[in-house]
Amino acid sequence: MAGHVVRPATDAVRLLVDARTLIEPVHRATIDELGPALRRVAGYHIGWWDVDGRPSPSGGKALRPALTLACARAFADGPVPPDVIAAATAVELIHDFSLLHDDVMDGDETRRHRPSAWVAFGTTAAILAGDVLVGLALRRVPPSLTGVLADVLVDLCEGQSADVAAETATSVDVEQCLATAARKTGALMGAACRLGALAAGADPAAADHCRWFGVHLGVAFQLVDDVLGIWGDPARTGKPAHSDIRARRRTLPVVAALAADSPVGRRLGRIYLEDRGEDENVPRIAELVAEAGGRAWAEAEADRRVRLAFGCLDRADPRPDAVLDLRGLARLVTSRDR
Ligand SMILES: CC(C)=CCC/C(C)=C/CC/C(C)=C/COP(=O)(O)OP(=O)(O)O
Repeated sequence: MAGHVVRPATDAVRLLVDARTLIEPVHRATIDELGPALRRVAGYHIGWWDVDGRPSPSGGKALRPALTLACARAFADGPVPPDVIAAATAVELIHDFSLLHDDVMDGDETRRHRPSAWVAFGTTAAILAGDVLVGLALRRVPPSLTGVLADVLVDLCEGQSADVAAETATSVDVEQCLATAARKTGALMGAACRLGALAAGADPAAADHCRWFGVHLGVAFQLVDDVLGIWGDPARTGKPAHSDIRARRRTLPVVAALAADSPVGRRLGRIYLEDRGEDENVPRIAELVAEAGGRAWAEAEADRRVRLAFGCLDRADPRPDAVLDLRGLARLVTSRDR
């Protein structure tokens, strides 16, 4: 992307590792507040142990806590204040909740390279574990910031509800899907950034610019996620190949391809919307989505969203070294393969 200084991705990868290391003691202590049954499910889902409770490290990328920490550094240098670590942990707990419930709703059987929690422990346990993580997040976040979590929970549920409705709608347009992505995925990244800024003492206007940085980044993230869901390597993504197409989900590249007023777009429409569940069509559908321009559009739109995110970040007037970190994290979002 021309005109922006961006640190190499390896620096951003280090930020993710550092974020995970920094929040881990608070994250673990928070999960330890649970009784044995929910603790077992939550720790399995997060990636600390296997179904039998034996240590088995795996887990997520810790992108959202990394955003909280970097946005905090944008306004305060020096040792990381405990409130910032608490906020970053709360954000990850909300993320963990959303994935637990999402897998139940979508019937997705694999998460983070392992059977999803509902497959391993049943739907009741997975739903309860998700619910209790919300409670723990509210318990962990500094009291002055609970309103930010309340707002993001509303957005997540509204976004998820719109996403579910789109699956059976007779027509869905690209703008509608982008708006859904902004709530379903963007809102939590926005909250991660806003919480970091506020916990570090930023004024509300600057924190709001950080929030919009995160929302745009979240939309870019969802676009890339949808691209990886079709063309990604299952060994890297931890999801079965073409699972979104197999389930005929209206992901962003698919919706853009279906909207293409071209013979390929119309042909795709006939197969996608009419031949439901024909597995032998799946690789051909992936090709048609690309031929109709769905992949190229999603990649270009992700880049555009990252540029919008950079504009919001500049308006927040952050400390320069944190800007490099946040730009590096943003770049990682569009260049990632998992
Ligand atoms: C209310 C409700 C159920 C909302 C669902 C919202 C939802 C699941 C949105 C999808 C967001 C997304 C692409 C997450 C993957 O994050 P990631 O790749 O960073 O995950 P990781 O932590 O495994 O790396």
